Amino acid sequence: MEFSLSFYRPRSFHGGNGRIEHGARSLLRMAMSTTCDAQEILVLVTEFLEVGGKIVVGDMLGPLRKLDLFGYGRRLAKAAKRFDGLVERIMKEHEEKARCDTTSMLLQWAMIEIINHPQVLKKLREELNSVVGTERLVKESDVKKLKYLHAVVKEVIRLHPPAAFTIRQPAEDCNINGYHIKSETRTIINIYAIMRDPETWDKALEFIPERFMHSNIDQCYLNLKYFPFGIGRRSCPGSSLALAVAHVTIAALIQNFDWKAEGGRDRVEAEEGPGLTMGLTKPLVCYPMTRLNLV
Ligand code: HEM
Repeated sequence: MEFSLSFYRPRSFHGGNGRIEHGARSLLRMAMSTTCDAQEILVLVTEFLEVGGKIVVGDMLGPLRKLDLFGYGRRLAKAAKRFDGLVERIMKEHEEKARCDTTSMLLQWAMIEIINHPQVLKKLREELNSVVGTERLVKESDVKKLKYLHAVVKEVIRLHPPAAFTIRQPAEDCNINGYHIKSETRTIINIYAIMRDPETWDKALEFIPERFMHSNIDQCYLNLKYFPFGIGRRSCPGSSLALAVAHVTIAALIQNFDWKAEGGRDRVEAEEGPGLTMGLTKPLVCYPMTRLNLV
């Protein structure tokens, strides 16, 4: 039995031609955008294959199986625990990354749209001058008075939602726009498309923060037209933190600096890249020129 099981072992891992390890790395990169745990996962898979087979032999011992005479059950449980820990760690790293990515994507798209719309930058400056002045740095407590800044951020996340999709699973069968969805079906909700729907939004693809100056945003939420942070019990718990960071950072960047695009140009060329956090195809490059030097 031992001999026949050895056939299933990832031999290149032991033998060293690296093909299995290379395959594991490719799979890991595709599934989890990481490769650094490939070696450890291979060790665990080898352990599962080896000990799993031996447990089948142990099964033949009938009631004695429970005694785990050869210790294979314990080895398997240990390997499963290590595997769980590993997956948990990878998930946590991803969660952390998604949290940082979303806020940083919001900041990058905000700067792109503001640089590309000088009239918006001018209005933001006028608001900052009248609310904060030019003698001190904008503070978090000023933010609630900066109504136009709020409208700019809302419009940035409407056009470039840092989390473009979310998932729901209906508890019971339901019908959405004539489509019958069976209960428990994992259903992807395209937040990006909903917030660009021309039936809801006038000039849907244009950057017009003014649309949020007088609109009833709660109504948009209720009608499921605008929900960059998701909706309901599973909506984003980090939304207040993300918005607090974004508002005060953008305000400080606008208050203190003038901005030029790469090569001294006035416009930033930016394109949405693939991925869940609305990344850019190329990193944003722009240059600040000190305007005020406030602390
Ligand atoms: C601009 C920044 C952000 C955007 C646009 C955003 C957006 C979202 C969206 C759309 C969801 C799914 C909600 C749903 O399905 O209804 C979500 C979930 C989540 N977000 Fe955010 N997020 C942002 C920043 C953050 C930050 C800074 C944190 C943590 C500090 C965070 C933590 C989470 C967590 C833990 C969940 C999962 C909630 C659950 O499943 O119950 N997010 N986020």
